[in-house]
Amino acid sequence: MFTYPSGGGDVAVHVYGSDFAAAAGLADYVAAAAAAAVAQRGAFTLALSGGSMVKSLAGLVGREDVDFSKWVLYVDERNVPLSSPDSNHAAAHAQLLRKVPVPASQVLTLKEGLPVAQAAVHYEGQLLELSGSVLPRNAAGFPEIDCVLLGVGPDGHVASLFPNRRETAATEGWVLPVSNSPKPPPERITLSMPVLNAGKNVAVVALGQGKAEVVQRALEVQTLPGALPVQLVQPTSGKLTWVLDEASASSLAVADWAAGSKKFPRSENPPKPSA
Ligand SMILES: O=C(O)[C@H](O)[C@@H](O)[C@H](O)[C@H](O)COP(=O)(O)O
Repeated sequence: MFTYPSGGGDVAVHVYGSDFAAAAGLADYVAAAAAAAVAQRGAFTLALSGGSMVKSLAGLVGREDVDFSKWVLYVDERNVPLSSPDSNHAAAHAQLLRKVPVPASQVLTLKEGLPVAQAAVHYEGQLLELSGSVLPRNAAGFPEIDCVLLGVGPDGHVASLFPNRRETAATEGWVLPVSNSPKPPPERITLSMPVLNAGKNVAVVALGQGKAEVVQRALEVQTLPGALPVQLVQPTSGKLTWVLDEASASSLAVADWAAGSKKFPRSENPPKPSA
């Protein structure tokens, strides 16, 4: 594990030897965050984005030390029918939710068939209905989700917050509608940046060679604010962790520090979630 400075404090960067090892490390990270939240409040809130990140949740399947009955889940949504191959909800269901006993009533679900602005209002309503003990709010009134797991696109987008878009700079609102998304499908609903940053344990998961360039730019190059939305992920009081594998970390300067051998300080221990 090594750290990079970021605008909001240090980022803990974990580099795993394979995507399998990364999934196991991520499962330990989520399990520890869940155990701490359940011990403290009797509930654990988890926000998932879509894309390839969802595959890394496989390490949670079969974990007997996790009380899935206390989980409440949010999924970054594309405004498509839940049966669509593009649905992030369907992907989360296929990879995790059908394999672990999270009660269906605790998985917040997109209302199908609404114009995207109304779908966002409806989804935000479901979050607002959660009581303070399930979803506490910070001093600014934003929900403090226990664990936020984000993928990152090659353009640096996170959730459905794309570069140089109005939604990415929004300072108000919990769930925002997105139209004309540069990544298909065009309509999405997304957590706002202030909500991502109110998270207690926020992890960016980027695996594989295809992510090497954006990982290097995000961690080592200073860009204009909003040019790489992932750089705006700076938890207010929570902890930021990046989960990488050797391929996605291969363009980082740290690779050269290890005597040109491309050897990384391996993550023998999973990242420790903040309380
Ligand atoms: O719905 C989505 O598309 C996601 O919520 C999005 O933020 C995703 O996590 C990134 O685009 C990375 O996706 P890949 O890892 O598949 O490139």
